[in-house]
Amino acid sequence: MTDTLDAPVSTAAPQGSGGKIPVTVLTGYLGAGKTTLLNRILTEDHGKRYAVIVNEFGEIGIDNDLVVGADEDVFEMNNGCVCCTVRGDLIRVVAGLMKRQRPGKPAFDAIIVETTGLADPGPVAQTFFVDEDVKAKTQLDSVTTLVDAKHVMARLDDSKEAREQVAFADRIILNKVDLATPEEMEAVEARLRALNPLAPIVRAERSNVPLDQVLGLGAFDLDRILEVKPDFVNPPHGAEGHVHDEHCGHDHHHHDHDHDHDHHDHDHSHGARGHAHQDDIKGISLSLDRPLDGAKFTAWLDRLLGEQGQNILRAKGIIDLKGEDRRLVFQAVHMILEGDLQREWGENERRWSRAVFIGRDLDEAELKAGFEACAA
Ligand SMILES: Nc1nc2c(ncn2[C@@H]2O[C@H](COP(=O)(O)OP(=O)(O)OP(=O)(O)O)[C@@H](O)[C@H]2O)c(=O)[nH]1
Repeated sequence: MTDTLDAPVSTAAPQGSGGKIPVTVLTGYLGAGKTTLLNRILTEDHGKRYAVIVNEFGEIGIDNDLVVGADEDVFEMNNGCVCCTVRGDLIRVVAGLMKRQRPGKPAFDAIIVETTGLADPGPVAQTFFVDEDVKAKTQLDSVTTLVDAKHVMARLDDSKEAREQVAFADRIILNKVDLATPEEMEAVEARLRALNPLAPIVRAERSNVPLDQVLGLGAFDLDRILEVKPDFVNPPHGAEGHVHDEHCGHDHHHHDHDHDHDHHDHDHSHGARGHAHQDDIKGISLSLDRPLDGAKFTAWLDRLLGEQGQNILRAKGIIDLKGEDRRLVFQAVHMILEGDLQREWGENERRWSRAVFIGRDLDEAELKAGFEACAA
C-alpha cells in the first residue's frame, strides 16, 4: 500500500502490547543452525503455539519438510528471494495467519520467520513496519542471528548478506562452539563485536539456547536501525518491494513501474541462479523418482564434498534408499556432512529423493549425472 509508506511510525508501543502478536525473525548464513533452533523451539514443552514461516531457497520443498511438526503450523514462502517478495508473500502469509482464531484469542502466540541463509534480514524486518495491516497486528520482537563459529569468518569476508545479518541482529547466537577452538571463538566474537557492538552474543552448541534468550525479548530497536538505515520505514521510491535498491543488483530504473510484475517475471531467472544476489552463488535442485543405492550415494557424496567442499556452501536432501523404510536426511556445510535415517515414509507420501546444492562454480550437469547414477 503505497499511501501508507509515509505514515509516521510510532516506536512508543511496548512490545506485545495491544494484543499484537510478537514476531521473531531468525536469520543467519547458510547452515548456521536456524532450522536446528526452530526445531528446538517447536519441540520444547512451552504450551505455546507458534506459527513458523519458512522461506524456502530452492524450488523443491526440503526446508519445511525438515522442520518438526511440519504439517501443522509451518507456512512456506516458496521462491526464496525474500528481498523481492517481502511486500508480497510475507504480507500475504502474515495476513492469513492473523485471520485465524482460537476461541477468544489469536490462533498463535507468536510468529517465527526463518529467512534463507542468503537473505539480508532488513527487508523482512521492514515488512512489519511498512504494511499497515501487518503493523497493526504484529510487533517485531527481535531479529536473532545464528552464526556458524567455524565458517563465519570466511563468510564475513566474502558475503555482504552475512555482514548484514550480523549488523542487523538484536541478538547473536554464536553456534557450533564444538567446531571451534577457544582462540577461534575469541577472534570470531571480536569480529562480530566490531560489526555489531550492541547485540548480546550467546554461545551455543546445536542451537541449544534457552528459549527465553530467543523469544519474547522485546529487543528490536527501531531507533538503532533508523540510525544505520534512515530509509528503513520509508523507502525512497515509495513503491512496493523497492527497498532492495541498495541490496539487490537489479537495475531498478527498469522496474520502477509495476514492480511486482517485474519481479514475478524475473523470479525465473532468480530460480535458475538460486536467488542469490551474488551472481557466482547458485542453487541446484536435484530429484529422482527411483530409489537410490545407499552405498553408491554415500560414496558419491563423500567424493563430491571431498573434491568440491570448498565451493559447496550448503547441501541437504531427503533421500529414498532402496530397501529402507526410513527417509535418509543428509546435511552438509562445506565438508562437514551429517546423515541420518529419520522417520519412515508415510503410506501416502510420495517416495522420492530430492537434494539441493548451493555454492560457487557448481556444474549442474555433472551433479545431476552423478546423482542419477546413484539409482539402485
Ligand atoms: N557440529 C555441529 N553441527 C551443528 C550445530 N548446529 C547445527 N549443526 C548442523 O549444521 C547443519 C546445518 O544446520 P541447520 O540448522 O539446518 O542450518 P540452517 O541455518 O537452518 O541452514 P539453511 O536453512 O540451509 O541455511 C546440520 O547438519 C546441523 O545438524 C552445532 O552446534 N555443531
